[in-house]
This record gives sequence, structure tokens and C-alpha cells, in this order.
Amino acid sequence: MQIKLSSLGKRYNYEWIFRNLSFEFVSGKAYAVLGHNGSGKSTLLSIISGFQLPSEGSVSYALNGQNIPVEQVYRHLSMAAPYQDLLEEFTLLEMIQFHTRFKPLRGITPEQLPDLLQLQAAKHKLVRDFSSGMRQRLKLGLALYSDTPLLLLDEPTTNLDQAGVAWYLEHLEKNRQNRLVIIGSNVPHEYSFCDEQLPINEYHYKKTLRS
Ligand SMILES: Nc1ncnc2c1ncn2[C@@H]1O[C@H](COP(=O)(O)OP(=O)(O)OP(=O)(O)O)[C@@H](O)[C@H]1O
Repeated sequence: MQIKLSSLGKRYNYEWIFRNLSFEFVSGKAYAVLGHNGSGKSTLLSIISGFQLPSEGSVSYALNGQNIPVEQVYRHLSMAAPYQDLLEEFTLLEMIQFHTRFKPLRGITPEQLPDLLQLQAAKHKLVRDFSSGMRQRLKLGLALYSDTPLLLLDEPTTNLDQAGVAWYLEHLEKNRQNRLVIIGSNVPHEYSFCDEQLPINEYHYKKTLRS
């Protein structure tokens, strides 16, 4: 998967969040989108996922040399983010089975995932009764173990304790080969292994110069 941002800009009402952002992401590498709270990391990830449209500029996608229209990008990505909802009325196993109807897993069966999440004791527990750390492991596990070429992780260690952070780093390492990984973060332990950094703040300055 290759993603090219060309003179990308996003504004909400009259406020430019970032502007004139050109960057290229390539498969096999991990990238950290960095910036303080409210700097636009989630907004950029959301635009890359095709969920939001940019206000100016464009995003183009290619997979194995073929262009992919933005409306089709959701088929090729998995994402974990704090604002993402889970299906509260499902048990863990039901949630995994439902997810895998749309996104198959990478070399494991749905029944094996609870063990990898270290949530084997919660297989039949309703998701609504999960702790915040359990919810985060579930979101991350579904994203990491989905068979997709693009992995988008926004604040991946939110709500995780020290063991959870170690779990995230181990399972990301196991699942990043031949994928494009983009992480929105301002916490070094969740992005320090990344190959490249994209500091979104730099694109605020250009906004100020132009406005
Ligand atoms: N739907 C929206 N309407 C108006 N403004 C928005 C909307 N979504 C985000 N914003 C604004 O865009 C800016 C960037 O928000 P965003 O959530 O992308 O930042 P972030 O870098 O991910 O922050 P954090 O680290 O706190 O998660 C903020 O000023 C926010 O208030």
C-alpha cells in the first residue's frame, strides 16, 4: 500500500487545522504522526481512512501498483482509535466472529484470538462489561490481526497498563511485516520504533503564514 498526500489541508468552519501537507507513505514502514493535543493527528488519520474528506488537496492510494478509489480504501485497512465504537451487546467471541465476517484474520482462527488478547477468561463476557483496558486490547487485537495492508492506530496505548503496553509492542512487531503502519501519538513508548515521523505542527505554521 502506498499513500500520497498532496497539498492536503483541513479546516473546520473558519479554523485551518493543517495546510499544505505533502507526504508519501510506503508499505513495509511504520510512521508516527506526532503533535500535541488538538494538533490534528486524529483528523489526518480519519482523512487517510477515507472517513473524512480534506478541505483542499488530495490523497491517492495504490496497492500492488493499482490505484484504489477512496471509497474502496476501507476494504484494505484496519484501525483502532479511542473514538471507535465496539458492539456492546456482543460477547467477546461474538464480536470477533462478527468482525471477521468483514475482515478475515492473519493466519489465525477467530477462536484463537481471545488467547492472543490474553482475554481467554472473557470469551463469553459482554463487551459492555469490559474494563477500559480490555476494550483497548480488543480494538488493537482486531486491528493488528486483521489481514489488511494498511494499519492505522490512533493513541494505541490509551488505557493500557505496563503489561498492556508490552503486549501492544510485541503483537505490533509480529504483525507489521509488509504492511503500512501509521500511528497517531504523542507518547514515545508507542511510536519509538517507527521508521519515520510526521510532525503535524509543522503544517500549522504554514497555515499562519497564509491566513
Ligand atoms: N468535527 C469537528 N468539528 C470542529 N472542530 C473539530 C472537529 N473535529 C476536530 N476538531 C478540531 O480539530 C482540531 C484537531 O483535532 P484532532 O482530534 O484531530 O487532534 P489530535 O491531535 O488528534 O488531538 P488529541 O491528541 O487530543 O487526540 C482540534 O482543534 C479540534 O477541536
